[in-house]
Amino acid sequence: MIRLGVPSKGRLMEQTFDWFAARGVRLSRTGSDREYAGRVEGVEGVALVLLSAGEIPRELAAGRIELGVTGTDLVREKLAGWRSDLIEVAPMGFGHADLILAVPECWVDCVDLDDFASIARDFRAAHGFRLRIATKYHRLVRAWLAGRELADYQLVDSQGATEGTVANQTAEAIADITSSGETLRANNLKILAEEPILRSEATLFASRAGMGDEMSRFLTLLGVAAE
Ligand SMILES: Nc1ncnc2c1ncn2[C@@H]1O[C@H](COP(=O)(O)OP(=O)(O)OP(=O)(O)O)[C@@H](O)[C@H]1O
Ligand SMILES: O=P(O)(O)OC[C@H]1O[C@H](OP(=O)(O)OP(=O)(O)O)[C@H](O)[C@@H]1O
Repeated sequence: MIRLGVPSKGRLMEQTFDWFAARGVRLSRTGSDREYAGRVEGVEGVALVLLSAGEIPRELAAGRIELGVTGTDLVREKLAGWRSDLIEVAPMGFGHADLILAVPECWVDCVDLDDFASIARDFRAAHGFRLRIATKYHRLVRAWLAGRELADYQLVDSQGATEGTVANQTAEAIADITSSGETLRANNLKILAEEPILRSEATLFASRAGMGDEMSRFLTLLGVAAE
């Protein structure tokens, strides 16, 4: 049996269902709106497991599901050395979002990361503590800033409504996912003029431990190949 983990709600779930339907595999939720049970039609030996997108990386790595759909951002953030446990089977063409660093629009002299670095240095001298960046992407942001030799900052954890932390004065800057940019604009934030920390997209992942003939047949049916 191949257990297929799919986000349990929202656009990510709908678009995942559409992606599989276009390849002859019909996924659906069964029961009431609140019941997380699912059905698979068009192929034998595959079970649908509805999960939070954020939990799918861990479930794949733990071998509790063999296939899973989630954003590349969540896999890279949640699993250090993810390539040893997971195979990136196919980008799915939706769920595009960029992980970016943003600062208040009113910081007129802060355009790029060099400006940000000097503001961070001055901030520490002026306030006696490091400038705060709110994010839930701790691993990715730390690695990106370390690669640019920027150390005068601290991360503060924000698991949601991250763009609001600056107005609430719990952070000076944020690192979060953006797609249309509307949430940033609404909260008077601007993106630093740099390449994104990461470009993310909904992707079909397989656990290495789950690879075998059954998986190969299913991936062939879907028209994708693992490595
Ligand atoms: N505005 C957006 N546009 C496109 N993709 C987005 C957007 N916001 C988030 N995503 C992507 O959707 C995926 C799921 O995001 P999210 O973090 O909200 O899931 P989650 O934490 O599992 O949600 P929940 O805990 O509410 O079930 C991530 O890969 C993320 O990159
Ligand atoms: O650029 P935009 O199109 O405005 O999208 C960006 C927003 O979407 C996500 O939030 P989500 O709605 O998933 O809620 P969250 O705050 O719980 O992460 C993300 O965290 C941003 O806040």
